[in-house]
Amino acid sequence: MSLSAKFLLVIASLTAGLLIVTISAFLMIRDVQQDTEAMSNHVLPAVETFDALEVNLHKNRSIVLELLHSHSADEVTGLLEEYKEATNSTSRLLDEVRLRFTRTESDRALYQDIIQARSKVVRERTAIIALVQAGRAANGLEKWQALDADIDVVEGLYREGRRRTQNTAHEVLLASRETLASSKNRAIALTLIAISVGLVLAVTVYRKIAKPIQDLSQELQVFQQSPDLNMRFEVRSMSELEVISRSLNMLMDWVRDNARQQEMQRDMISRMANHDNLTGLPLWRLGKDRLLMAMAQADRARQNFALMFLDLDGFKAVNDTHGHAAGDAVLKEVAQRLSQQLRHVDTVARIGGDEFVVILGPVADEAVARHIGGRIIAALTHPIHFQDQPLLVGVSIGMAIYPQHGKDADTLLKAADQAMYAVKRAGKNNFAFAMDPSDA
Ligand SMILES: Nc1nc2c(ncn2[C@@H]2O[C@H](COP(=O)(O)OP(=O)(O)OP(=O)(O)O)[C@@H](O)[C@H]2O)c(=O)[nH]1
Repeated sequence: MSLSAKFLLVIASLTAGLLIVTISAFLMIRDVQQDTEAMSNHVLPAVETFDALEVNLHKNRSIVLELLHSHSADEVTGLLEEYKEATNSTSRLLDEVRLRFTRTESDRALYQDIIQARSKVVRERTAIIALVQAGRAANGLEKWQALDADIDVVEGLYREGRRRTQNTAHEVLLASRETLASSKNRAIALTLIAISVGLVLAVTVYRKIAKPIQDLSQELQVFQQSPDLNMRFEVRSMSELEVISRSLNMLMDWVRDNARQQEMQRDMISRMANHDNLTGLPLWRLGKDRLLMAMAQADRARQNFALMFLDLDGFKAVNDTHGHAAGDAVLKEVAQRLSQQLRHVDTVARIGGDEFVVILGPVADEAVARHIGGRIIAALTHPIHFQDQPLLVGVSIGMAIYPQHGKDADTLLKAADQAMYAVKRAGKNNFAFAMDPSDA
């Protein structure tokens, strides 16, 4: 799975977890809110209604009692006003009770009992008031006992209604408490699930996302500290990191191949600068280095070595008769035959045209030089074939022994060159040693 897809999955899971916890908390709050609303809208007002009914009942009871003992018409009128008000208020309150209270069958039965008992009280009060208004308060007083007892009945019924309402309030409270408790448990369970999912996600994010990035960064740090183009970055199975690691490895390969190519090109340039294009032999620039090295080595080991100066005989005629290409073929073949006659510690260099220099390695005294000179001459006596034409060249060789014939490179080379010219003058295709400096 790709890195971005994993990120997306983690964020989506966290969002979903948060959403679940939020919705659950919201539902819990809504349940409690509904219970609270039911409490404040219905139950508590119903309790107040029963309280108010009881107050009105006692008020009317007092008014009737005062009417029975009233002395003036004004007093009667005032009391009747109050009575009317309280009675109207009671009717309104009973309507409220009908709306709020009559939820169950037994509540409705209680309500009917209240209405009947209250109607009886109203009738009795009305009868007493009529007697008072007729100036027969004494007769009214006789009916007071019965009214008082019926008022007690109504009062009892109001109290029962109030008690039931309070019970309902209690039930609502208990239900709210239960709702809260179960919501709390649900919230705790959801929170625990969310924490567990969060932990699993955190570990997954660390193992699948953070750790591979951290490891790759450590590999890069190691590379920074000791750059090694052969180092490989682990290819991780996560598309983005896989692309990065593969690209880094490709980059390393490319840089390494490029460096190798440059090195090869440098080698080639250096080889071209120090070697002859035609024969592949070292040029005199390199030959002279080898000569200086041979001199230093001979000085250290107190040994001799021999230097030969070679010039082909009859080479110009090959060029003139068979063409330049034939001359080139001869030079190449001569270079090969010379190399074949020498050991790997020896050096043969082309110093120009048909001239070559041979440096024989250590412990090459006159006898060794004589032997190798003879072999070289013999090797060139065989014809060289070019386009089915047998071509013949010879070689004149001047030899100088270090340090006997020269203690520096130029003197030694000059001594060998002069010996070679002596051979040419003497009839060519032979070798000769340089003269000792004392004889020159
Ligand atoms: N084909 C060819 N010829 C070359 C090259 N370099 C020099 N030459 C020719 O080699 C010839 C060398 O001349 P000489 O050394 O006088 O010829 P020679 O016939 O060997 O004469 P002696 O040395 O007196 O024996 C010249 O004709 C040059 O033009 C080369 O790279 N290729």
